[in-house]
Amino acid sequence: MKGGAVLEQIGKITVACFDKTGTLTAGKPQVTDIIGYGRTETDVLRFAAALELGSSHPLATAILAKATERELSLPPTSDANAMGGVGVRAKVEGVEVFVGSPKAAGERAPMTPEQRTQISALNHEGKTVSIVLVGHEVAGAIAMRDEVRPDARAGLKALTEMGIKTVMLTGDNRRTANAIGERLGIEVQAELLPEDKQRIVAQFQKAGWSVAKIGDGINDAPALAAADVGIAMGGGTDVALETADAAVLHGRVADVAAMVDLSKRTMINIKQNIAVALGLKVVFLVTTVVGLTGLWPAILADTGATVLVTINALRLLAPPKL
Ligand SMILES: Nc1ncnc2c1ncn2[C@@H]1O[C@H](COP(=O)(O)OP(=O)(O)OP(=O)(O)O)[C@@H](O)[C@H]1O
Ligand SMILES: [Zn+2]
Repeated sequence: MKGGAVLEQIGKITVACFDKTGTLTAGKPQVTDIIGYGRTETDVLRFAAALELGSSHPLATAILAKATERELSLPPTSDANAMGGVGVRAKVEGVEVFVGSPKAAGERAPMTPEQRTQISALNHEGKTVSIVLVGHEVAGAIAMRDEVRPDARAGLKALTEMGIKTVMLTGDNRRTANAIGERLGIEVQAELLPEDKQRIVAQFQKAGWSVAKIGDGINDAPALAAADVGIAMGGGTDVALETADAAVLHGRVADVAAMVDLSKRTMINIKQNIAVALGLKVVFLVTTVVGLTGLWPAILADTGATVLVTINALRLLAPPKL
């Protein structure tokens, strides 16, 4: 946590908005299915991997890992262009190629009912699907599975039990997001662009909520910055670590609840300490003035107060009761 103001603010949050990829999930998706539409699987993977070369998106890493595993040689690309929350496009062998969300792909090229059915079946299994377009044709689909973090469900439950609302904000497909949200017991808002995530944070704030945003910064940096408390998590991009007020280092979702708990205990502790220190001062000021105690007992009592408040503060180092 960056400073005392953050420590104080974090205990006051009423809603926690979580990014999905890399935050509630491990952020290490694996390619599970490759489907070619009038093209070979290898071609679909080659084109996708060529586009993803410059991207640090977890889906890009998954696609590149698969291409490396199959020892594919990638065609050169030009005019590569990454579109946050949408996908990547570039020219390959003189043709415009796109890899990205089914929603964005559908806006660029029509998908057949069979293709749609096939994709939604994969989504229902909790898999994320990226579509590959070559020219104006749907060339294929790549499905990826990202495991939820082992402590995600428990970590979210701990927040709920503290009276904090939890919401997943994701750029991923609605069906995939819902499949994962159901498993985790969290409300879901899906198919969001980075600016949508920021807008939702602002809407909560306007409605009087105190908002924490937890994410990796890959597509939620604006929302991290807009929230009352931005928490970087999931390997954390440099952007995220810079913008965020706090960081969760070991990818433990439960650490968010632990931070809230620490903040609350710290604020109670500070109030107790102020009361003890001021109380003792008042007592000895009065008794010294009326001549009941001498100067030395007063000085000793003052030192004693310092010791007391320090001991009280040290209790915060004890592990939280979660
Ligand atoms: N580099 C990329 N390669 C392939 N598909 C991409 C890429 N970037 C975005 N997409 C597509 O756009 C969708 C939304 O992407 P975005 O990065 O916003 O969300 P995400 O990382 O999947 O999830 P979250 O928002 O929870 O982090 C992805 O599910 C994917 O289909
Ligand atoms: Zn993300």
